[in-house]
Amino acid sequence: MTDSSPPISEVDQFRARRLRQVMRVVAGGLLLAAITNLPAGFKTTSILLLATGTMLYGLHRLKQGHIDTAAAVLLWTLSLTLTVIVTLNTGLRDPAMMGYPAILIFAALFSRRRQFMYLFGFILLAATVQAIAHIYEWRDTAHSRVDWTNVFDVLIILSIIGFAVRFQAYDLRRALVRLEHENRRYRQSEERASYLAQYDALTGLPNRTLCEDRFTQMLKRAKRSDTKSALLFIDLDNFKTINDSLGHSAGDRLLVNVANSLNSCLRATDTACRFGGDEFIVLLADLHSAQEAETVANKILHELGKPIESDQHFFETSASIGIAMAPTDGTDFESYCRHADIAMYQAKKDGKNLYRFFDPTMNRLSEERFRMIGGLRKALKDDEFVLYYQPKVNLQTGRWIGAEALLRWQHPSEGLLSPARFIDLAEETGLIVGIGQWVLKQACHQCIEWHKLGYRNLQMAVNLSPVQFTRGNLTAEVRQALDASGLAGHHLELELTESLLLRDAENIRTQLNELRTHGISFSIDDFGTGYSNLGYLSKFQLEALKVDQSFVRKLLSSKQDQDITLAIINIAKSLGLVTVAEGIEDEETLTKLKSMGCEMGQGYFWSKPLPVDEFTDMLARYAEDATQAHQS
Ligand SMILES: Nc1nc2c(ncn2[C@@H]2O[C@H](COP(=O)(O)O[C@H]3[C@@H](O)[C@H](n4cnc5c(=O)[nH]c(N)nc54)O[C@@H]3COP(=O)(O)O)[C@@H](O)[C@H]2O)c(=O)[nH]1
Repeated sequence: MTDSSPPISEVDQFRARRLRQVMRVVAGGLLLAAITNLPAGFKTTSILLLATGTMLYGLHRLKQGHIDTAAAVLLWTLSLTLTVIVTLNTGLRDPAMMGYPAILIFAALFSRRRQFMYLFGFILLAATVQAIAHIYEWRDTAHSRVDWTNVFDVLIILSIIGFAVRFQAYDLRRALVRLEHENRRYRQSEERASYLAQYDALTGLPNRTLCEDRFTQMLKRAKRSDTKSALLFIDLDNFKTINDSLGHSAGDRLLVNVANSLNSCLRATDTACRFGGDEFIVLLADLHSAQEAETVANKILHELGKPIESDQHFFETSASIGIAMAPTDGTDFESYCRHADIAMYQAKKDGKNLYRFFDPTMNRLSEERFRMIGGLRKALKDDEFVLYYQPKVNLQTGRWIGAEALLRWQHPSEGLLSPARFIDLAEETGLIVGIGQWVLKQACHQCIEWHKLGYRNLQMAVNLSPVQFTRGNLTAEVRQALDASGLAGHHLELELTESLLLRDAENIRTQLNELRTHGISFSIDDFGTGYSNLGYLSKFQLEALKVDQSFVRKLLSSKQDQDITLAIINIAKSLGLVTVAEGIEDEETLTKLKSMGCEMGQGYFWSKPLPVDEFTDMLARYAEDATQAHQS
């Protein structure tokens, strides 16, 4: 007999509960039978009392958690008692024989398979022995004749009952096990859901919801104890670059690291929370002065500034922190967060890797941001954007082979704004998708206009933001722009950022391949300024690398920038790509670049970006000059 360890599963708990009820009823029944059998004789009563005692022992074992032992006690006690009573009474014809099917039902419900088979065998054997005792007249059979047909009938009935119940019980048990499994899974997902409702899955830090709750509690405690508290809004300075260039897993590791570093700077009464993305909030309780918050902010900046190792690479990060002090800098969680966020923006503006306390005058900065966002929406609706064009030149022949479309905002009150003033905000808010769509349409349309004027091979280059790949439906938008203007795809070049190709490479590659089927070409803008990863250059089919103007500008004065430029030209050559130098402003730089093997260029040397009419005039003048030069 194998004994189970104390019940664990729900199915076993259910079995134990039912077994206890059955054993109690059986024990009561046996006791009652012992009393009623007293007049019939002492022997039967003693047997029934002994069985009652054994049943109580079984109940005791069950209480200790030994379900299988208790089941065995129940079943064997009943089987043996019944067999003895049947033998003492009239044998096979005794009414007590009816107890065997009941025992088989109990066995099917409460015992394991092997136990059931033993018991079933024992009952068949007991019935057979009783039958033989009748047939061979080992006992007085005057009133009950039995032949082999009766014996087989009894055995068949017992077998049918036994197995039918066993199968039913087996199915029931399986259904219960499945149900229990489902229940467990449901409970686990419920627990996970309630965990995720309060904690961040990646870092394990309290999330925004729990943060708000803790903040509210902290304010109440501070009010009672007349102390100060602080809400620190922390934003990593270069998370996007690390995430884009080293991949999302490195980004995730960085966030976990930040979470650990924050916790290491805090006391038990303080809380570090993840607000979302690379934003964290720290709640400092029981402060006596703003200086204490300053000390913690310094500690955090120091801790986060330590280099982090990932896949045998070290990378460094830093953070900007905005601090809102309670009870002065807000009224509720929302306003404290907003004010700490504004202070954090100020820290970024002042050079990053800094902390700044909220100051009501900073509100103006945030209002300015809101005004800009509203202005950008209106600009798109009211057609306030314009495109300027800058020529792209073949350095060897001097021919103008194309134009780069550069966005400007004709602001109603502030005049012409450069993209540096609004592109970041447009990307942050996703407005760049609509703006980019407008740029594509406009640039394609303008290119075809110039083709119509006779500049048939002119190519148009358009800058794309990574956001257009992730938030918009870029391939459809480009197709629309080409279809609407009638421009052939091979006249369109899309300028991509380095960081784009380091993102979700597969998704980007699919979109680029789709665009390539229309004949569109691609170049990498500002090459050399990001995490220039040569791996992606061969992974994506590209046509050109644009050397960033920061290298070109110092080409003649800095040996290092000259070396970098030469390296980029050589990399491009070895990969079969064209090199375009940006920001050429003088003849010396042009000559140097030509001697280094750079094929194309752009810059003030030829022209600043111009509005469409001026660019068209320039094209005409350039064409005239070119014809005259050809004739002479
Ligand atoms: N997603 C989009 N981004 C765009 C779009 N239009 C522009 N931009 C991005 O803004 C960045 C700044 O553009 P801009 O102020 O127009 O500056 C360009 C040129 O004016 C400037 N340039 C060119 N030659 C010279 C030079 O000789 N000297 C000098 N000091 N500056 C020069 O360089 C910028 C060239 O841009 P790019 O070739 O793209 O690097 C710009 O970098 C774009 O990323 C847009 O429609 N969508």
